[in-house]
Amino acid sequence: MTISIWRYSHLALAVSSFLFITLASVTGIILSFKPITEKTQSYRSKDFDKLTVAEVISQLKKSYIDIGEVTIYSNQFVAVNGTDLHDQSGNFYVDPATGKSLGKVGKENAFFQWVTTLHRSLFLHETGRIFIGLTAFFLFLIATSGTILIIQRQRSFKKFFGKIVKDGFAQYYHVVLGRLMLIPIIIISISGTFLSLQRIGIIKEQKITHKVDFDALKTVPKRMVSDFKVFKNIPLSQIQSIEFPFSEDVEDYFTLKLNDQEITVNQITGEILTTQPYSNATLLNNLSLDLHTGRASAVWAIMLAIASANILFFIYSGFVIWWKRSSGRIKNKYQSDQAAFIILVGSENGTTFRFARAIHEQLLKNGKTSYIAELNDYKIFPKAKQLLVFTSTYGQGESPANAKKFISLLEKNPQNHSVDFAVVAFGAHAYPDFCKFGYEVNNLIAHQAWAKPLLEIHTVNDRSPEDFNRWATLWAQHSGLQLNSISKLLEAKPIKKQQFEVVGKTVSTHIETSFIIRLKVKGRKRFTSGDLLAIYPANDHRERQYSIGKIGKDIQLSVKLHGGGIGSGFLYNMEIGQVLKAVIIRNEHFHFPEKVKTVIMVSNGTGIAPFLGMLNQYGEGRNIHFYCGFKDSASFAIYENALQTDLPKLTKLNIAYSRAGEKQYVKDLLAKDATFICEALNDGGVLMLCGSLAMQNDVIDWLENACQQFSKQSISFYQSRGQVLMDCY
Ligand SMILES: Cc1cc2nc3c(=O)[nH]c(=O)nc-3n(C[C@H](O)[C@H](O)[C@H](O)COP(=O)(O)O)c2cc1C
Repeated sequence: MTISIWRYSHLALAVSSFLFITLASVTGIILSFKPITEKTQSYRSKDFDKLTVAEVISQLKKSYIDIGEVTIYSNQFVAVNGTDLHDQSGNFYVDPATGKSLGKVGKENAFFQWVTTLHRSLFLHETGRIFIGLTAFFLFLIATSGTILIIQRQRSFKKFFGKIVKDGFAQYYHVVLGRLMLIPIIIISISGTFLSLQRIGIIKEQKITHKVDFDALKTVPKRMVSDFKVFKNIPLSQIQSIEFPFSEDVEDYFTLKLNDQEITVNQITGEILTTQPYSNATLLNNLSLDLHTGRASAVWAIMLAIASANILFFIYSGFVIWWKRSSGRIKNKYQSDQAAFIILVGSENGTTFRFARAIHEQLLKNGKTSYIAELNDYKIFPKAKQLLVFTSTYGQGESPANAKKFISLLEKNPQNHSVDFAVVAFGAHAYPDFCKFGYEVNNLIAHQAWAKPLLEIHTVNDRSPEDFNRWATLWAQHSGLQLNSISKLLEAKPIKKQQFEVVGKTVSTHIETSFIIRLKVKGRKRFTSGDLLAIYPANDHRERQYSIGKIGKDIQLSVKLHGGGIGSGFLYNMEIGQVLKAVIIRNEHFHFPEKVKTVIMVSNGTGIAPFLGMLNQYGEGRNIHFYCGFKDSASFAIYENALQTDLPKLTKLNIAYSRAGEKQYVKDLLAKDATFICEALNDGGVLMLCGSLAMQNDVIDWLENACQQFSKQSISFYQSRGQVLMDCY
């Protein structure tokens, strides 16, 4: 089954029941306070667990002249319905150890009573009970489909509780809290469904009747109640109620409702007259009541309140996720058979539509006929001049839901004239199969006889507007179009920035200027090496990200000064003492693997930055091998000084100079240590890559071969186990 069937089921169930679920959750939260408030009253005897029925009855006989029934509530309060020595009749809480009255059993709180009726039947009697029963069952189905979605998202059952890739607040916490609250919610929903089935009468209640053989009743030997063997053997904690004999006649007897059966006891001899075990339905009903109401435990009642509050959060976050997805809905001015520009979008969560729409609107502004649709709507476009495909990748490098049919449609519907095409692949480096579906689509279209490539495939990491703008500018040039406000269209909400003071700067004397800049965080913010610092050099939407090395409490960045580079130029011109505004972005997939024995760090150029920090933070007593590449010793010099103090922490440092000496690249150094690297990976070691994408491609190609030869494994085997971490640019 595909991810989308479960997703649609999850959504359909949630939409059809969210009003009732909201009501049941709100009333559920209120009702969970009932057992909590009861627990705070002092009617429970501290000896409750030690007492037997014989002890309790003999104590009660001292304080009451007539007893009808003794009831033991789930909260372990004991109540007697009878008449005491002062001729006071009624229902009293008693201390079972002394038989003393603790106060009259009051009427149930009217507010809780009202909420209970609303929670159980919406004041609609039988019909309301059916609705509530269905709501509980729907909640169970929503929890089940949600569980399957989490398993699919995590790629296997084993990784159910594994790390979750952050994909927006609502989505992230929908999954995180969904996992945490799964068991309580499933318990609430199953027990709620069961109780409703019983109240509606689908599960029949057990009717217990005791068939006492009155002819066989004995009147000897006469015993004191406190000497009844059966009463001595039953602890109070196993009792729900004790019905006392109506008169002193031998035909009247004690009826004891225990937790698992009902028994009757001769009031003169103390022998057991009849035994009626509870049916499974009765046992399940009692268990469901305990679990659904929290009546037996204040701790569980608190858990129920938390789970109910979480259900409300799931409704909210689910709505946000749905809203984000559906905000990508399509409006078209021109029909598909009129348009010269066809934009097809593959998107699971709707964000790719934002980018596609920006281009669509630009085309319309330029007076072009543009048509935008989902990839699944691919067909013959009679007037198409350009086919632009924007698609994300999901699952394990799979297509998003609205692009599942594209590949078969492409083969079935060849265009009848030549069409230029370009593919923009949206993905995230956090996933091992970066933009895989985009590449697949690009390949397939390229093989069509009618298709003429307009531009190379372009990737957009993590919805980066910069990545996208680069493509848009290039595309506009090739298409002879004017781009005005793409960035405005893509503008995200204002970002909350933090202040950072420049506390150090070291500039390389090499002709290709690189520099190290140190920043002190003003205020409090947690970060670690491998996180990213996003700066906004022109104080507009333009963002530049730098990999952070954490040295002491400071941020250390390594930057290469690019002629005309707005980010590097901005940082280069900062003086010590000046303050800049920036944002720390958590980049969890590139954090140092603290629990791993061997770590192999590979970098070129300024990609050394996070590793300098990692060595400083975690280098002590570990097996760290560092392979770094520079042009020559002069370009390494600036980092050599920075490395000085932490150098002894390294197991081995390997430096490749591409323009001096043997003229080699990091890949060549790795190739020399191929056996060590493959063995380290097989042994659970981690290889971390930071630097240029060209270096990344080189190293990954080499590693693929090396792994195949050495261990007959593809590199994706290690990638999917988090053993090859990359942060290249
Ligand atoms: C569950 C899940 C799986 C993903 N799998 C991949 C993947 O295999 N490769 C990749 O490059 N990106 C992957 N991504 C990242 C998305 O492709 C990326 O966030 C994209 O911008 C989402 O676009 P959309 O909102 O239009 O679907 C995945 C995201 C999620 C939430």
